[in-house]
Amino acid sequence: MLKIKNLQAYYGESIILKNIDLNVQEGRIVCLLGRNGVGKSTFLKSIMGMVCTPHGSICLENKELINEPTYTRARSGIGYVPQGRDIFPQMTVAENLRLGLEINNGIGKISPKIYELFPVLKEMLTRKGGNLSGGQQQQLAIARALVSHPKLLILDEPTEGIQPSIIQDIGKVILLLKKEGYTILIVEQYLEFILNIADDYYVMDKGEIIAQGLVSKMDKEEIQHKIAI
Ligand SMILES: Nc1ncnc2c1ncn2[C@@H]1O[C@H](COP(=O)(O)OP(=O)(O)OP(=O)(O)O)[C@@H](O)[C@H]1O
Repeated sequence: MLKIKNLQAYYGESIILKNIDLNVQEGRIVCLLGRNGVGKSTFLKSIMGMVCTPHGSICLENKELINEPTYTRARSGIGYVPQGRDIFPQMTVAENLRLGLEINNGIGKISPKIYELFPVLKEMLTRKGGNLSGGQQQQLAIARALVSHPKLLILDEPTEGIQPSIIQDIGKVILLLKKEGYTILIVEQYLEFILNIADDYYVMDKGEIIAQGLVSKMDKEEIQHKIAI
């Protein structure tokens, strides 16, 4: 579904990503692992067209997106949940959710399915986004990305700053989404979290992919060593 080839990304003169190749097949959960600062977030921002990418190819269902602006990429079916979640603290949960419809010019309704997946949000529709816990904000950010029915969901460190008990809830939601047939690309540093969730993994170091494979065949100690701080 998503095919990335020879992708380079720059901040000014500094090269951050060097010839990245990465594939996400339909219906699979793919995880990109790596230490702090190796370029994982830059990679997701590159997919969304938020970073300078002079070389490479980003194809979603055989449609080349590399020269397209961010809104075209979102409209092509990529739902992006950034690191830190970007919830609007002064807006209510309902208002934050409706922002997800903006890529359809605000037209449409929030599907009841969203509240089936995230019952906690239904109880909190009138609450300000800033008053939610970290885990609830993460659920809201995922829900907001889902309201426009993306083909591919990309998540940047969904476990960051979240209590261990709530991390399990986020994991359950991701597995439910997988059952629903969603295709998901996750950036993570927390290996244990992705072991029960992801099908395929890639490891990034200094802007390059240094390992990849099936999670079921992963040498956990070796990979943990590669991503340890
Ligand atoms: N806006 C920016 N301008 C210049 N350099 C940046 C910018 N954002 C990130 N960088 C640099 O790019 C490199 C990759 O950062 P990036 O945030 O992609 O890493 P990461 O693997 O996602 O790390 P983390 O887990 O800490 O977010 C780092 O050296 C970082 O300092």
